[in-house]
Amino acid sequence: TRTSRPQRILKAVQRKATVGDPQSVITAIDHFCRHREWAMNVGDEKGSILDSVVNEVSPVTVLELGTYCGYSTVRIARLLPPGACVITLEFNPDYAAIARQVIKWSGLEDKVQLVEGASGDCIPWMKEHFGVQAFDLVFLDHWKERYLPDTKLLEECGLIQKGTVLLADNVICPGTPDYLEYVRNSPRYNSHYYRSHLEYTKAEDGLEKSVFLGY
Ligand SMILES: Cn1ncc2cc([C@H](O)c3cccc(CNC(=O)c4cc(-c5ccc(F)cc5)cc(O)c4O)c3)ccc21
Ligand SMILES: [Mg+2]
Repeated sequence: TRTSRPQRILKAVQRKATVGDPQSVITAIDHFCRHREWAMNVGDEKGSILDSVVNEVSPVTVLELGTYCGYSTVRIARLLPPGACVITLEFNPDYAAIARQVIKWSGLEDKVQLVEGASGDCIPWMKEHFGVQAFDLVFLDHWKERYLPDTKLLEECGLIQKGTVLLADNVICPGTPDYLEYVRNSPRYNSHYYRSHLEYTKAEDGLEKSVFLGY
């Protein structure tokens, strides 16, 4: 097919959503992915759980691993107060290009810093380059085999401090067994599983919320 799936998602946003209205961007993507073409956005059901965790944490600094088309970036950024921001890492330049346009259409570009690069390369530079002390909330939604190594990297870089909340997508489907085992068995995390469904389907999936308890 001539266009990519992310390009078709952007087109659906440009056709159906109102510039500056983040909710209409979210609704347009969910409608397209439910009725036209499935895509790996966190979706509306798990997205509501993401919303509730963002509201509960009231984060000032958020890290998102895996931007894709920017759907969850918009969900998070729309709930942030002035002065708060989400740094989102995307290594795929085509995804990043689409996400920038989706985020711009939603009118939230002032609350988002999209960094083109791989998590393993960018995380060690977070303090120095972005003046980040520690993240209040980390949303993990990139390659599932990177959840655990990147969590350990964030710990080593001092970017996770007492009270930092990790929220991981897809802990059942596709699944992140080594990550789950780590956060559920570590004495330094308090974990809770939010049972839900794989975006736009009836398959089971869920989010794992893990609060860092400090050293
Ligand atoms: C290192 N680094 N640093 C930044 C960074 C960014 C990326 C990309 O954003 C990217 C590209 C491809 C895949 C992903 C992970 N996402 C998934 O694989 C996924 C799958 C499914 C699913 C479920 C059932 C199926 F049948 C098929 C797919 C449902 C979901 O919600 C997903 O998130 C993320 C990658 C590595 C990166
Ligand atoms: Mg996901």
